[in-house]
Amino acid sequence: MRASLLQIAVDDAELPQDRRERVAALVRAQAGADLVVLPELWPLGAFSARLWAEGAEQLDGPTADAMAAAAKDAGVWLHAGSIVERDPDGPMYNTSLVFSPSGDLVSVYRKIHRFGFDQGEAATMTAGQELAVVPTPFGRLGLATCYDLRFPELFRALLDAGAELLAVPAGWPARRLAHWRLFAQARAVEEQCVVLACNTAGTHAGVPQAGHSMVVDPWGEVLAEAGTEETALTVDLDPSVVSRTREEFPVLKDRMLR
Ligand SMILES: O=C(O)CCC(=O)C(=O)O
Repeated sequence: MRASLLQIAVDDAELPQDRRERVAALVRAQAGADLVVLPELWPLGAFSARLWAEGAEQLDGPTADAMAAAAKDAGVWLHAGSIVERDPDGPMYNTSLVFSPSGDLVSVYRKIHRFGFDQGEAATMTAGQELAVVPTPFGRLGLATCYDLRFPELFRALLDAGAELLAVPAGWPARRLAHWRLFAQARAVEEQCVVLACNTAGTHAGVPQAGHSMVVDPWGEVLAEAGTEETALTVDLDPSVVSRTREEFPVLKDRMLR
């Protein structure tokens, strides 16, 4: 399979609607890939909390519409990163959207672990409660978002729900780049999954982003890694590496605690 991680630059100078059009064109340019992945909260910015209430969208809002059309035009599975979702009943969520190549919204994941320690996301958004694992032609894709990476119990639950690949859109700051690289590799090795970790580039709300999107195989080998600039990180991988690794090194069979 060919996976393309679009490490989008989110900078304050660009209006969200302009970024939406730009990103839709970038997704269309990935025709030929099987899966395209975008970062966390790229329309507004993962740290631009002051924009969230006004820019929040519903699941049929402008970002979802634009991404559905782009997925269909490109003929790709699209993990469209996340949006600030405004539920019609009031709460806001950090919500990831996955589209099939026909442009149908096939899965929604509301971020479970909110970042900010009583500020930002933790103060303004509601925590999701449900796991999401999406069946695709190249394997079952488990969904997690950014700060979720720090909570291994979520990834073990995704494994138990059948995940073989893990998509992790993020808005991870440059200051904690070492943690990002470590966790992406750790989650791949401990769950014996392929990790597709798509981070943000640029600087928004005064927070330089780490970039370094990466694809890691179940041995912990980094198959591809971006730098800090906006880029499309494309990798060809054989998804059977997951079943082969689990057979050759069957560590998950030795679990003692459930
Ligand atoms: O855990 C971290 O260091 C970064 C998390 C984060 O920025 C987020 O979840 O938006």
